[in-house]
Amino acid sequence: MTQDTSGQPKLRVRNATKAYHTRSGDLIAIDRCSLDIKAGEIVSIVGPSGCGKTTFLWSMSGLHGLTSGEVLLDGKPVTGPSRDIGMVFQEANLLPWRNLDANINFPFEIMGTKPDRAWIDSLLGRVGLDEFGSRFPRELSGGMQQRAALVRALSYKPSVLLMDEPFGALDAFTREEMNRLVEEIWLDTPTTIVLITHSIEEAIFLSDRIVVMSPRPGRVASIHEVPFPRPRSPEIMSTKEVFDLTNVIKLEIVGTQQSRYPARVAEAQPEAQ
Ligand SMILES: Nc1ncnc2c1ncn2[C@@H]1O[C@H](COP(=O)(O)OP(=O)(O)OP(=O)(O)O)[C@@H](O)[C@H]1O
Repeated sequence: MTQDTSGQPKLRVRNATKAYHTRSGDLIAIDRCSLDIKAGEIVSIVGPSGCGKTTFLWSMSGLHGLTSGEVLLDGKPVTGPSRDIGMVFQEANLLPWRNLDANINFPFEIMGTKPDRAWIDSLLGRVGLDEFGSRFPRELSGGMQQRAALVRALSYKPSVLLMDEPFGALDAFTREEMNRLVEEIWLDTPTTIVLITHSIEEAIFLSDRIVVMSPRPGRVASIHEVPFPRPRSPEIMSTKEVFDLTNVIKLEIVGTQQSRYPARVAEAQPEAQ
């Protein structure tokens, strides 16, 4: 998790286009999306449902190939899964038959490497799970499972962490607690983070920049700098500046959805008759 001082972007996405082959033809999920992300930056991706956020994020992970375009990590093409990239999903995806410690060890068993126990213990302590290593997923709350997933993703010290709506399934209080935790960990060890969220408030709380995507085929419609100092306190989050930025982004997303509405009505008419 070292800071890059070369000046080149940590992660660079150039003209990423992804078409899925479906029974009714090719579906272009994202179209020529480009984005440079600096080392140690937190960038959120927001946009209307189905606009291609997950496709965009997964492209960065190397977990699925692009139809055209490229993704570079430290200047080198990302062509498959890399230990330099960690992922957290909406579901914690812990293996139910393994306790917490065994779940965290799992990636190391797959990679055939030895975990850095001191680092993992420090992470577990950080997220308040140091006493829970022998517990099974069913014995942990949703928030605890998601904290465990965060520890598992950070356990092998990736320099980039990709998070796909990681706290979307949690209640509002737990979600805020998770946001504070991510910021706290990031302030200590500035990993580069790209995060998908449906919550603009969450995006503002966590990010240096917020990328707004247009409806499918997803494109980068705009990028907003988030200028608020860190750590971001609840007081900052209730200022007029945050309120205004939230509204600008919300209106942008609603605006792009409204521009699609007449087309949807036109499509729906024959069925309604
Ligand atoms: N494996 C796939 N095969 C075919 N189509 C897919 C596949 N994955 C996604 N899509 C389609 O691609 C489009 C973009 O999907 P994606 O999940 O990337 O959007 P999203 O913005 O993350 O959606 P949401 O906000 O609802 O989670 C959608 O129309 C979706 O139905």
